[in-house]
Amino acid sequence: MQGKIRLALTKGRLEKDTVQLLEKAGLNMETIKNPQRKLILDIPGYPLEIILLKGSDVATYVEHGIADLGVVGKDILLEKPKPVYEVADLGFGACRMAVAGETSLCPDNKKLLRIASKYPRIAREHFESKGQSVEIIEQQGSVELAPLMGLSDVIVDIVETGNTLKANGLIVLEEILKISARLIVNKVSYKTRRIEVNALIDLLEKQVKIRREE
Ligand SMILES: Nc1ncnc2c1ncn2[C@@H]1O[C@H](COP(=O)(O)OP(=O)(O)OP(=O)(O)O)[C@@H](O)[C@H]1O
Ligand SMILES: O=P(O)(O)OC[C@H]1O[C@H](OP(=O)(O)OP(=O)(O)O)[C@H](O)[C@@H]1O
Repeated sequence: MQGKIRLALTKGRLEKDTVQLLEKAGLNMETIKNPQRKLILDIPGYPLEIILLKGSDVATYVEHGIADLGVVGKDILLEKPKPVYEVADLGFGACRMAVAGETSLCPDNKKLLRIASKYPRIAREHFESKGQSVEIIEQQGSVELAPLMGLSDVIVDIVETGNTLKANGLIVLEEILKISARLIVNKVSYKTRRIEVNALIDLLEKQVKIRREE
């Protein structure tokens, strides 16, 4: 007898929407609404265990089969690709990956463009696909500061409301891609636990569809 299905959730920005989606799908999410710092949570009445992780760790847990499924931002799947199945676009966590900089900048005139980013792979691939040489300066946060301080010419970062750019006098120069939360599945679980995995995928997909039509 195999145990419960394990679902890895991204803590932080995606958490509230994920919990709401699961709740609408009929799951009792009371334990997760009041986790008291617990990172492993049982869902009463459904053979499911939820673990809470940082986004990039969600993909790692699913890759290694520790979690059967996971909810993670598309940005993370593109920045650190893993051999997992991406089975659904959950719609929430919507934002865009963009090139941003100061209004006065003409990046096209630069031979070597200096880019500050928490997403070095996405940034490099985007510019190299256009034949632009780049120096990537990897950042851990407060990326908007880099062009203001002269560390870089532009940034590649997530833009959601645009408030952070605006507050720091930066503008979107180019949109790279749209981002949203994705449901991912371990490749082995997809085959060996097909019935339970598909049941959960179906539950969530139904709710995503209802949400889209609302
Ligand atoms: N304004 C935003 N900034 C960053 N991520 C956003 C934003 N809006 C939606 N997202 C999505 O939410 C996901 C989770 O972001 P969040 O910042 O909560 O966690 P994280 O990636 O672990 O970052 P951190 O290390 O800053 O805590 C991102 O991977 C992205 O897909
Ligand atoms: O368009 P907005 O709604 O303003 O959101 C975008 C901002 O949010 C994220 O930063 P985060 O809050 O994660 O801070 P950090 O990167 O400095 O850690 C992102 O890196 C942008 O700075």
